[in-house]
Amino acid sequence: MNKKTLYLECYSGISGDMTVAALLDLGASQDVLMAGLNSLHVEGYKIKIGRRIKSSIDACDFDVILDQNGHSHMDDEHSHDHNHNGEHDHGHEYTHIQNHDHDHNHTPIQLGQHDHRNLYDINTIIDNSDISKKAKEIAKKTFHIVAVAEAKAHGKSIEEVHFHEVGAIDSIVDIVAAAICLDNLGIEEVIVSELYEGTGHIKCQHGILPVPVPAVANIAAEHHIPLHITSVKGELVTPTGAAIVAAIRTKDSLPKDFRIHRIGLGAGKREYEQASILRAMLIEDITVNSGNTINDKVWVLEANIDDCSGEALSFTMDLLLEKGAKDVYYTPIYMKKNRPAYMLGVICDEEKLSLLEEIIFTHTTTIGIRKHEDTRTTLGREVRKVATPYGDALVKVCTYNQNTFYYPEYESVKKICLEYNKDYNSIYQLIQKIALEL
Ligand SMILES: O=C([S-])c1cc(C(=O)S)c[n+]([C@@H]2O[C@H](COP(=O)(O)O)[C@@H](O)[C@H]2O)c1
Ligand code: NI
Repeated sequence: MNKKTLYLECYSGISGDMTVAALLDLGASQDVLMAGLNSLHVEGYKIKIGRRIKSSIDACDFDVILDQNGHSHMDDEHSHDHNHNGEHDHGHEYTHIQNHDHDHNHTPIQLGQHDHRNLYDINTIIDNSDISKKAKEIAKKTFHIVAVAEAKAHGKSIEEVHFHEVGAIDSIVDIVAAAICLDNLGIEEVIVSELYEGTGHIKCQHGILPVPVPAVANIAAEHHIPLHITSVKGELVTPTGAAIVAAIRTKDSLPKDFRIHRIGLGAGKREYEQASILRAMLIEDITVNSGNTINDKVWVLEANIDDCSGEALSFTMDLLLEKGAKDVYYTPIYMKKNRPAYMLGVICDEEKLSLLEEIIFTHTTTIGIRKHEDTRTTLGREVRKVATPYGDALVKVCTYNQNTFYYPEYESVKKICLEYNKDYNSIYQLIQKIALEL
């Protein structure tokens, strides 16, 4: 597989909670997320993860529910995705409410509407948590982007910016949760579509602001994020959503051809005419380069083995291939202490690594495996079925520059030879000739 690439399709805008929901739906671990959030030692909220139907589409819903003494900045002042006026689907039982269990060595932090914290305070909360180094980096970068945009909007320095709305509990949770999920999914590359934004005005703490709100406009300008203004009345892109995009985006455009490995849908909280959904996809670039080559990555496992029976080595090879290795090979080698031995080589995708390592350790005598990721160039190919006088046969068709090569599949040739008692070469050439004429 190529780099693990996330594509965020923001055709209904983006907010912090939509991002977290989409990443959870994509497979980020709820347990890792909850453990990470608990380690912030911020009190006064519960997390609800469930399903929500948006325009008949089932999506994941991530909600930060503030305790009575907490106060959501969105509850009573203005309307956007945090308003709880969307339709909940009680038909899908996937609701999880977790109370935060605090480690008593830490003093829980209570944040409410009237706490004014600056970037330094927020960074300290993040630094003192147990979330991964990468998640900390992403979360702090996102907050820094929000701070710069707010400072510009209000004519202050970033040290002077005090996070009230943006620093309240749900913003901390949304930003840190998005960072934890991204890291948990092992995302290496992020492509983001243009951000679809609404129009008109919204009411917030500052009064009535134009959409895009100043913080969003500043982030889009500073980070060259393309906006597309729709006729939707309201705010589709929040400062938190725009800041997450600015912090994680690594590429502007989608590859020409890609394969979708997984899809995650994150629900917005408002109802619009179009489905208020953030769609996240794990994709693989399968664009064919000039000359018709494809570049991708594979893992290579190697072990030098000098004390294992040929039977065990053969058994291991069969099992490795059966369990998804792309190729397995033995190379005769001459090892330390004058030992004739074999080097086992395995080529595989990243997701097969642990399974294949387990097979090698279980069925051979090796006590160590070398492994490295390698880049690969392959020719674009397709497998075609051709009709022969002896029945159908499969042929691999590869092209390189202007040349096309036809390679009959071994299993097809073998089948015909055995069934009709023919010699290998003549059947191979016959299938190749028929494919070429087609
Ligand atoms: O709290 C502040 S300073 C604030 C600034 C701005 C500016 O554009 S300046 C906008 N808002 C609005 O508050 C909510 C919360 O957004 P989140 O990103 O925290 O979800 C949203 O409607 C913003 O437009 C607040
Ligand atoms: Ni502001």
